[in-house]
Amino acid sequence: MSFDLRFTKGQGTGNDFVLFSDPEGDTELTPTQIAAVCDRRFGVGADGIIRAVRSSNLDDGAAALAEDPRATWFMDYWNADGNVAEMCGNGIRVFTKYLLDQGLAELHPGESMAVGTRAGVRTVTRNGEGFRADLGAWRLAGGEPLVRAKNLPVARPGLGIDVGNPHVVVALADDDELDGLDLAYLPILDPAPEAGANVEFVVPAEPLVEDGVGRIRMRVHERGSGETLSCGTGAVAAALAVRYWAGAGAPDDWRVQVPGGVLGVRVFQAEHGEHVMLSGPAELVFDGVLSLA
Ligand SMILES: N[C@@H](CCC[C@H](N)C(=O)O)C(=O)O
Repeated sequence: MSFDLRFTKGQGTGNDFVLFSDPEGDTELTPTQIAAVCDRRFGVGADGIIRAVRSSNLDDGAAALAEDPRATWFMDYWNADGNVAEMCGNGIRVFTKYLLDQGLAELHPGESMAVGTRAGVRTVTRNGEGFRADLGAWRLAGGEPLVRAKNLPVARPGLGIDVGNPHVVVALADDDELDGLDLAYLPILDPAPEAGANVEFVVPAEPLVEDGVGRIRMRVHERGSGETLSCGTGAVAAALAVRYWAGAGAPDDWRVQVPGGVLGVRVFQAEHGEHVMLSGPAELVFDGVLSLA
């Protein structure tokens, strides 16, 4: 039996998503259907799928509501390969824009919106034309695996960082090395984290800090999606790694250039410790209807 799926295509710095609304939580797509929708030749094409579900209608949503009763909507995120992910930094801005566009939520200037995710509740506020999301606390995690990638002459040490989902950040020597990588091939991590990882390759700009803002370039191979034009949580992990390597006196504000645009990262003191904020654009591109088997 087939059914029609009404969707909206959205993107943030070129990280693109298929979004659909399922308030009651009765349209869970199978991994095969997700991979088919995300296929760039046979489907709509996207780096991931985001289902908007009322938190009260999902098990993970109940945890979100317990954490913050304002989190009435849950961002149910799936990678293009049909596997679930805990968090998506570009996705949460596009998700917010989608809820507003569909009339499912309101967000007045100066207010914030709480969104349920598998990594916990995250709050989003308007930021000029785009949005900024408080991605909460971060931590060093996943050790320092050796990373091999196609066209990288020798393995390099990476730094494991968890921002709700897993990342490994690798510093490269210069722009030529970054541009020469072939990220169509999966980078190999040794040891390999059990749950996999998104792998970010970074190069500092010259100078690294300008007007108090740290500046880096980044490319990413996303777990479950391959090379993408941007990864929001990846940009956060990359800025945190370079800030960590730079040591005392490193800035709290970072500008991360990715192939699809520029993202802002800010480390700040929140009520219960250090948090990290991600800012950037969010756009809805088109609506469509897909017949799914
Ligand atoms: N593109 C996202 C991250 C999406 C999930 C990631 N691929 C994972 O598996 O953790 C972002 O903008 O953060």
